[in-house]
Amino acid sequence: MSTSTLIWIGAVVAAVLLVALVTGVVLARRRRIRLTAAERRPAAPKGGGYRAGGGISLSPGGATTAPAPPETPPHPIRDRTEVDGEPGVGDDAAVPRDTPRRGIVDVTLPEQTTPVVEEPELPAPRPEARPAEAEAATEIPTEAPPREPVAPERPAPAEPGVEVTPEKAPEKAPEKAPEPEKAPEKAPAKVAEEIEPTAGRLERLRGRLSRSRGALGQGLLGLLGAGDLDEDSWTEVEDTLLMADLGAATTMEITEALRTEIAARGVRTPGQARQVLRDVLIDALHPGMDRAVRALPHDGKPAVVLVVGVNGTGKTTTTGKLARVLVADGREVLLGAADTFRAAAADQLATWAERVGAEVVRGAEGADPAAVAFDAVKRGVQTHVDAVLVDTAGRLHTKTGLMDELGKVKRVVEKQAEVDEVLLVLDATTGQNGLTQARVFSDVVDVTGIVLTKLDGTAKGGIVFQVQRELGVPVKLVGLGEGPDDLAPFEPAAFVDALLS
Ligand SMILES: Nc1nc2c(ncn2[C@@H]2O[C@H](COP(=O)(O)OP(=O)(O)OP(=O)(O)O)[C@@H](O)[C@H]2O)c(=O)[nH]1
Repeated sequence: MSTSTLIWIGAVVAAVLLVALVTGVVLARRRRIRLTAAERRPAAPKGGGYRAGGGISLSPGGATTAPAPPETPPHPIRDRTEVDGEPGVGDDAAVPRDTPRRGIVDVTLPEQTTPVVEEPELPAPRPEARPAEAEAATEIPTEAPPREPVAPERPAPAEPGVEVTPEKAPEKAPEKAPEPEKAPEKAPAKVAEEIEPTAGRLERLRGRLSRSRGALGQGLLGLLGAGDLDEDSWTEVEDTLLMADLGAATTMEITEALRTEIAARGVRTPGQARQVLRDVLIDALHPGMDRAVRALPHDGKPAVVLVVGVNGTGKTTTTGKLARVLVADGREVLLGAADTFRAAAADQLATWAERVGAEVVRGAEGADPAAVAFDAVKRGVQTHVDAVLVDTAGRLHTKTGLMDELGKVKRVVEKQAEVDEVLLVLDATTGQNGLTQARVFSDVVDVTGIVLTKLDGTAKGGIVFQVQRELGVPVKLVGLGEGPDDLAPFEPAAFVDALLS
């Protein structure tokens, strides 16, 4: 064999080896996403934190403006620790979520003069109780129930224990006077202190999400921008989402979406990964949901907002903050202190009312909360206020009697005016327990919006994603501090930007 032949053979072998090597590298790169630092990450906005473009969006109530959440995702079985419908060790004593939804329970109204007494001594539902038993215990009528006494026909003004407290120096409770022929004049609102205008004041709340930002936003950015995304990296992404309280189902969805988008967009740089993360997180928050708070009057009647939730979540504070938002918007507000279990709660609400020059209707300790709520709405209709905000007593979602009573509060109020908004106040720091509460409350009173409070004090901002996914109800407002104006509208894009800034 000649030398030139050998040279040719050598060249061909070298070429084949080169082609094989290149093919191998290309295949390997397809399986692993490698990020380089070629592209500079866009500068984070100064100060970071929550920025919302506008003020809190308000809308009139009524059927035409009912929110239409895009979809209510099915309850994922994988979220549950139990798979057979039986409560498992460590589960909350709650109604299993895949049982048939319990409608509002008709409870016979007590006599006018009988104050409703708190039921703390009621035993908690037996953990082993089956849903069917629970239903039987609350006597859900299957056929037309006997009509309960119709609240408007009650001599509400004469009711003992319920009083209307105008802003200052209440002379005589207006309800105690004979029914006026004409509606009384609106008492002029006397604003006792300066209220920050809602537009633009959210700027002041920047940085309040710092704990969630560190745990969730920076955690994810660190992982996605670090370079190779192998299976271990994706497991860490999942762990980060789970630790931030996104829940198993939402975590799986977001991880899948990230994997798909990163591969489809051919992400190569941390900046590109950041953009994908932003898009996926915003999408998971359902930005199309209607988040306007239905607190504007309609059909010649005030809007009625019920504020519900378990003890200590921030109901009274939220009611007061929302009253400020409305007053700052030039609206006239009446507050109903239907938390008759705790005298201090009514005092607290009266203080909020005084600060914004609003009237408050309250009841004596132990009075029937439904009667107080009824009288508050009645007074609001008479005085032509724009909105009646009713603060209800904190109640444990595991106490069937208290939950039924809440259903009654709503039904009784509806005899005066439509309830436009039922805001469920959830404490973001309670994590999964908040979700359990949300499920039970929404079974009883048709929750129309969530207020997530204390987001300033938790690293688990991911609960926002989960609660919307579970209930199909939008988070409308977020509490970001104890200050009187630390209530912000929830805007998915602004929230995600704050997490990733
Ligand atoms: N950090 C922080 N604290 C809040 C927020 N909202 C409410 N709080 C505080 O939470 C505590 C409880 O608030 P309340 O408004 O009394 O709660 P509640 O649900 O009415 O309580 P009950 O009437 O006992 O059921 C108070 O100390 C509030 O200042 C918030 O967004 N952030």
